[in-house]
Amino acid sequence: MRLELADITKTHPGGKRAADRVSMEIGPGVLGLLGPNGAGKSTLMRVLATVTRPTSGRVTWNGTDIVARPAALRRVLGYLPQDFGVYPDLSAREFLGYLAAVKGLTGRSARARVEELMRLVNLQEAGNRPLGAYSGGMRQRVGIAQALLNDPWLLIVDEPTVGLDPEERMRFRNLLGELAHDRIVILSTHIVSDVEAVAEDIAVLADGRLVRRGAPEELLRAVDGRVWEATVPAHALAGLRSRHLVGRVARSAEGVRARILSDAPPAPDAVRIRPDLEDAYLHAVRSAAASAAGRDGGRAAPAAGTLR
Ligand SMILES: Nc1ncnc2c1ncn2[C@@H]1O[C@H](COP(=O)(O)OP(=O)(O)OP(=O)(O)O)[C@@H](O)[C@H]1O
Repeated sequence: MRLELADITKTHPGGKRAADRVSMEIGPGVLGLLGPNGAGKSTLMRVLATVTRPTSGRVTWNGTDIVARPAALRRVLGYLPQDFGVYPDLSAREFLGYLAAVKGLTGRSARARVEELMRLVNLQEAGNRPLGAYSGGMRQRVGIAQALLNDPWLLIVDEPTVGLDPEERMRFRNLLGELAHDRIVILSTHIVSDVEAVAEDIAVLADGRLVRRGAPEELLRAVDGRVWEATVPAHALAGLRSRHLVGRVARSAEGVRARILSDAPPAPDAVRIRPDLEDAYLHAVRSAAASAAGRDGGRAAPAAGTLR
């Protein structure tokens, strides 16, 4: 199982280059595709799901060019798009039965597969209720079930945890982790904790470009020794942000405790701390923006930061 992207560029009508020469090789397991809103995640997912064609570049599935021959991938593909919609009056069983028929599964084997998936996503009990009455998390589970109807080798899920409560989110991530044992799962999100829990492989996209790729430990290494913590009075936070790249902040009785990315101590009482993946992600995105601004002659000025 191997999915390869070579120099994928997608320019939307109107000129927006949402994917900019993206190249990567993807094997079994969970690939977490992380990027801020508008980074081009959905565009890239749609190219991989053969919903849209790249402007240039090649995508191959086990050596077959899927831009020229999309059917080779579609047979083994499961896709949960970001804007997944359901028919509110159908029950989950009816809806999945209908989609099974669309995918060519009928009769007893279709019914058996639908029941198997209802069990997998834990919807057996609610399966006869209309989808319009489902919570966001339940609807996403139906979305995953429909993506698994054909037992795909490649499962693509685009921002699946948006709108889920913390418990639903955790359950959903665990399910994706289990599914990745013997297939490729590509999970796109802008929420670091979504990928932290399940992805052994992370790709960071920013402004259409692949700016980092590697195991979580590799991403963490890039910020090793460069993350600090300091507590400042609440009114000093804006000043700190103007001088440094500030990550997560937390209120405390003494003021605001802030994580700061900087090569040198950002404040006299700052303490060096162990980086986490959110620090590494912030660093990847901001340093990409800074070098893009450099290429741009400073026109697209980056947010403040002391990192190069
Ligand atoms: N069909 C389209 N026509 C024109 N521009 C588009 C189209 N689809 C996406 N874009 C633009 O391409 C860029 C990347 O969008 P995309 O949806 O791929 O990003 P994303 O990382 O998935 O972000 P989000 O999480 O907000 O969906 C954005 O600037 C977006 O406005």
